[in-house]
Amino acid sequence: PRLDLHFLRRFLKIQSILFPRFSSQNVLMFLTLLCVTLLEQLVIYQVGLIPSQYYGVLGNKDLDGFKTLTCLALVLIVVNSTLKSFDQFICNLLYVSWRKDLTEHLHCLYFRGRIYYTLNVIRDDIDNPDQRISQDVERFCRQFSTMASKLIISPFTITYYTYQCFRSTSWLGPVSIFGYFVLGTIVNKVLMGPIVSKLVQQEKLEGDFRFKHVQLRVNAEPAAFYRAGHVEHARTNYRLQKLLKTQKELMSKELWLYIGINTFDYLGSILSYVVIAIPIFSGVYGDLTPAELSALVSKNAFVSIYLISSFSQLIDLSTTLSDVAGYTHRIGELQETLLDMSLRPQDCDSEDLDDWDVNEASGSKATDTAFLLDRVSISVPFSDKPLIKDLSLRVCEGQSLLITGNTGTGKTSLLRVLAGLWESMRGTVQMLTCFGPHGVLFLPQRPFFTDGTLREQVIYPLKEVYPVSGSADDERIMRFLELAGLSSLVARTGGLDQQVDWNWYDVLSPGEMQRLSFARLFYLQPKYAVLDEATSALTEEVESELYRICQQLGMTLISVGHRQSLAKFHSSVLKLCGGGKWELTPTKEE
Ligand SMILES: Nc1ncnc2c1ncn2[C@@H]1O[C@H](COP(=O)(O)OP(=O)(O)OP(=O)(O)O)[C@@H](O)[C@H]1O
Repeated sequence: PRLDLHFLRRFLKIQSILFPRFSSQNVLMFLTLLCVTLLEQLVIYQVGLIPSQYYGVLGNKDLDGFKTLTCLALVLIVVNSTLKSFDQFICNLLYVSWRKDLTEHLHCLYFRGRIYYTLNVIRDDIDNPDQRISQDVERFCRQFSTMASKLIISPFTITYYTYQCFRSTSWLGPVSIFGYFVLGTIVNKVLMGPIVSKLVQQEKLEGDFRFKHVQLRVNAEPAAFYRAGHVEHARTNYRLQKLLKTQKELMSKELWLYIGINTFDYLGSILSYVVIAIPIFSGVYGDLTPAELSALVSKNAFVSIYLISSFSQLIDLSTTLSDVAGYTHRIGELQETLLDMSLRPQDCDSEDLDDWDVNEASGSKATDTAFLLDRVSISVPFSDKPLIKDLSLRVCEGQSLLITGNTGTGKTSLLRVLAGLWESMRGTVQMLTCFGPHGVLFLPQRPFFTDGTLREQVIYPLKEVYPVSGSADDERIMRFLELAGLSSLVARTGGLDQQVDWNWYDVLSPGEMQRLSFARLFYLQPKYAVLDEATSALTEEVESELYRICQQLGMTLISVGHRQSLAKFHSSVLKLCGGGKWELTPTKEE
């Protein structure tokens, strides 16, 4: 990552999200900021004239003039401070609005289809997407908003003071100041280059460090059983050391930039005298008296200093700009990857969103076949290790399938292919029904719970109760919780709709989690249920009971499991033997 054309392209792409249309809210806010800063400049100019007017009224002992001038000064100061506060306020509003737009844009791409899964589980080229969306976007917007009011006003102040400078020093002043600025910009650009790449590296390590803490937070209990505090302490400290080392390197690189900026600032302050010295020593003002010459010097110095300070303000933004450039690269990289993935149908078929539409009359398009596999071969991602070779299979209504096999033979991988999370190496996989209550529902190996009430856990991933039937729905939920053996949970949560501030993973036992997943399954009653070791934490009796209820509710099951007792709930068994081999046999009727 550098400060080059690639940066510019990424920056402009982000700008098109922040300023989508001329009539957008952000553009209007930006224009308001422009008006406020322009007014501020006018008032600052007037305030700047007041000291010289005081010399006049005090010198003439003019009491009335003094009173009027003091009143004017007070009014101007109040107006100035109000405008300055508004300037900051609008910058803050812009920051919030930009953050909202940019984060929502990234969310739209991230949550489209299964992109979040592929990005986090399968691809490893984009580090810490969560941190890029949360922290990098936040810092980008904050830094950019602090630059905004200085950037927006500089074309106006530079144009105005260039004109003034040209009037008093002719072409020599503006040309030498512009030349000086160009030189300063080139030097600063060279100094900023290494900072941008270091900042990108630092943000990656920042994400890794935070992730380590999240990991421990999520797995605090297993870690405590292992008494792993000291190991985790050492490992977390190691990540911290790596981060701090990079931060120090970043700071030493920034030191050179600070030296550059400060040198430029202070050299600028004597540049105005150099500008006026050249004609003096070359004899242009040879006929002026010393008094006339000092008046000329003071007048020229005033406008030159103003022009130079306008440029210096821009140069002072170098550190902010290098930060913005680093964040631009990280956000831009994520955005490009997300856009690229959203064009790939396997990561982003728009269908699965609609398939969750509970009102869809999917009965009309429903067939009696859920999955049709034709000579499908599956292997581990980014490896040649075959898991399944040439599997042809049809999963029909009423024909439940049990998948068994040793650890790591690819049982879950087959379900991943059925769910469309992974691609098969060869052959075709067709899902002839939809996801959701009218079609297929997957119960993953690790139960998933969202934040929210007990009702929201049961109806998940539906957002609204289904069907929208008020209290009748409460009865259904309670009945299914009872069938899943979780009536006591309602009392613990204090009702279906009581907001609980606990982490479901911490308070429920693995068995309770699996029971709650079954309550969810009973509630949604899909035609086909794919269960990946969904009863591994439960006893055989409970397992049989839950499977029996599934059958009574008319579900066709595709289960992964190890227990022999499961066979009686299925019509055939697919045994994965490892190395790509498999056997498909019908189960014996009892
Ligand atoms: N995201 C991944 N990247 C690389 N390899 C993976 C990934 N997910 C799984 N694997 C590998 O693929 C192989 C099959 O995994 P899978 O989860 O299908 O096993 P399984 O048969 O379901 O095992 P278990 O009975 O333990 O659940 C394993 O060797 C596993 O390490």
